[in-house]
Amino acid sequence: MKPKNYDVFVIGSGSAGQTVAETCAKNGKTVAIADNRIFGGTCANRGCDPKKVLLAATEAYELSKNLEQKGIINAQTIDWKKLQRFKHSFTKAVPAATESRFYDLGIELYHQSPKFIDENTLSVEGKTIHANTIVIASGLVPKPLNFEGSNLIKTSDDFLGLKKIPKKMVFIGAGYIGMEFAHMAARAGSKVTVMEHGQRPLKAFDPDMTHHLTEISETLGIRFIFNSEVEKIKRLRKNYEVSYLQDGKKMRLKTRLVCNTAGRIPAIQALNLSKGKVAHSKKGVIVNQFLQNTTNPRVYACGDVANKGLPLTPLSGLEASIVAENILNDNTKDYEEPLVPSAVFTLPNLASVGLSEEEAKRTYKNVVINYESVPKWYNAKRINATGYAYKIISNKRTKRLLGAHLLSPEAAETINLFAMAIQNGMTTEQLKKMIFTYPTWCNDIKSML
Ligand SMILES: Cc1cc2nc3c(=O)[nH]c(=O)nc-3n(C[C@H](O)[C@H](O)[C@H](O)COP(=O)(O)OP(=O)(O)OC[C@H]3O[C@@H](n4cnc5c(N)ncnc54)[C@H](O)[C@@H]3O)c2cc1C
Ligand SMILES: NC(=O)c1ccc[n+]([C@@H]2O[C@H](COP(=O)([O-])OP(=O)(O)OC[C@H]3O[C@@H](n4cnc5c(N)ncnc54)[C@H](O)[C@@H]3O)[C@@H](O)[C@H]2O)c1
Repeated sequence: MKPKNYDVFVIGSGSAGQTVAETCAKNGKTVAIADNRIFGGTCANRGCDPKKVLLAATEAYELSKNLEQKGIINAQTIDWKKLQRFKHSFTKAVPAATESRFYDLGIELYHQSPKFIDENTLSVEGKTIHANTIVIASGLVPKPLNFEGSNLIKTSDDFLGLKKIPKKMVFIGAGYIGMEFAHMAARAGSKVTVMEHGQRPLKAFDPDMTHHLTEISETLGIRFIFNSEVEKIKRLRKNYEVSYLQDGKKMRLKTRLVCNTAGRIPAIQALNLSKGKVAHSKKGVIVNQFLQNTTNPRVYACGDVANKGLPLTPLSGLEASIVAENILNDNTKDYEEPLVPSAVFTLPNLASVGLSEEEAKRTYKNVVINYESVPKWYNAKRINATGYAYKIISNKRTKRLLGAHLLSPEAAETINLFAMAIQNGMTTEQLKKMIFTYPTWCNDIKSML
C-alpha cells in the first residue's frame, strides 16, 4: 500500500494537539491527528471541566452546611447519581464535537496509537504515514504503582465516573488530584483516607497554607497518613485491605475503594520513540526553546508531554500555539516560561502565584512577608467559612509584589488579580490604591498588603 503523506501529523487531541492541528489546517497545511481514546483530551473529557461540574454541588453543600442555623433550615445533601448525570451532560458532546470541528477543517482522523518507524514515518491503523512534521501532544497517564494488588486500584478517570460514592475510600497521593477528590468524596458522604509518602500534602504549595488546609480537611473527616508506603492491596469480600508501612511500622486498613492519585507520567510508551530518534526522559519529550525535539528536528512536542512547563491546561494551549507558529514560520518563536498562577480546587481553594517564601528569600536581600490567618474577616464570617489565610511576599526596597499564596473559598479567582499585578510589576502601594467592588474577596487584597 502507498504511504500517506501529510505536512503535519499530530499525536493527541487534547488542548495542545487541537490547537496545533487547527492552526496548521487553517493556514493551508495538510493535517492528520490521531488519538487512541475518545477525542477531546483530558481536560474536557476526564479532567478539569467535569471535575469542576462535580465541584459545583460540593460548593453548594458547603455553603448550605455552613449557614445551617444561620438562615438555612436543612443543609443540602449531595445526590451523586444526579450530579453524575449533570456532569455527563457536559462531557457527552465533547468527542463528536471535537471530531466534527476537525472534519470541517479537512483534518484526517485516526483512532489508534501511531508508532514511529523512522524519523518521519509512522505506522497507524495498518497504514504507513510520511509527515514533514510530527507533533507529540499525548499528555500524561497515571503513574503505575508497583506493589502486590496494584491492579485493584482505580484511577482519576474511574473516580470521575463513579456511579455511587463508596462508604470508604483511600487516595494514594496527596497532590492536586488526591486533595481535590478527597474533598469532594468527603462532602458526598465518604469516609476518606489520604495516604502520602511525603510529610504534607501539595508539596509545591506554601507549607503554612497547606498546614491550614490539612487541619480543615481533618475537620471534614479526612484522615491523613503521611510518611506512608503502601505495600500490598488484597481483595476481601466487599472491601480491600491495604497493608502499608508508616514510619517503618507495618499497618493495615480496610476500605471500599482505592484510588491512585500518586502523580502522572508522560504518555509516550506506545510511540516507539527510539525508532524515531526522539530524545525523551522521565519528564517527557525533550525539547529546545522552539519546543522542537533536540535529536529529531522533524518532531515538536507541546502540552503535558513536553519536558517544559507545568502540566496545566492554559500552558498546554500556550505551548501549542508556539509550536504551530514555529511550524508555519520556521522556528521564529521561543518558549519563555510565563508567570503561572495555579489553584487546587479543594474547599477552601488553595492558590498561588510568583515566588515562594523560600525562593524570595534566596533571590532578594530583604523581603516583606505578610502572613496571617483571617477567618474573622467579614467575607469569611458572612458565609461562616473557617479557612481564610494569606501570605503575600514583596520586595522591601522596590515594594514590588513577588508572590501571593491564598487559602479561601474564592482563592482560585482572587489569585488572578495578584497574577496580573506581579506580571505588570505593580508595587504594593499601587495595588492598595485600586478601587475594587465592595464587599468582595478581591477588595480584601488591600488589607493583605
Ligand atoms: C483529574 C484531573 C483534573 C485536572 N484539573 C485541572 C485543572 O483544574 N486545571 C488545569 O489547568 N489543569 C488540570 N488538569 C491538567 C490538564 O487536564 C492537562 O494539563 C491538560 O489536559 C493537558 O492537555 P494536553 O493536550 O497536553 O494533554 P491531554 O489533554 O492529556 O491530551 C493528550 C491526548 O493524547 C492522547 N494519547 C495519549 N497517548 C496516545 C497515543 N499513544 N496515541 C494517540 N493518542 C494518545 C490521549 O488520549 C489524549 O486525548 C487536570 C488533570 C486531571 C487528570
Ligand atoms: N487544579 C489543577 O490545576 C489541577 C488539578 C489536578 C491535576 N492537575 C495537574 O495534574 C498533575 C498531576 O496531578 P497529581 O495529583 O496526579 O500529581 P501530584 O504530583 O500533584 O501529586 C502526587 C502526590 O502523590 C504522592 N505520591 C507519589 N507516589 C506515592 C506513593 N507511592 N505513595 C504515596 N504517595 C505518593 C506525591 O508525593 C505527591 O504528593 C499536577 O501536577 C497538575 O499539574 C492540576
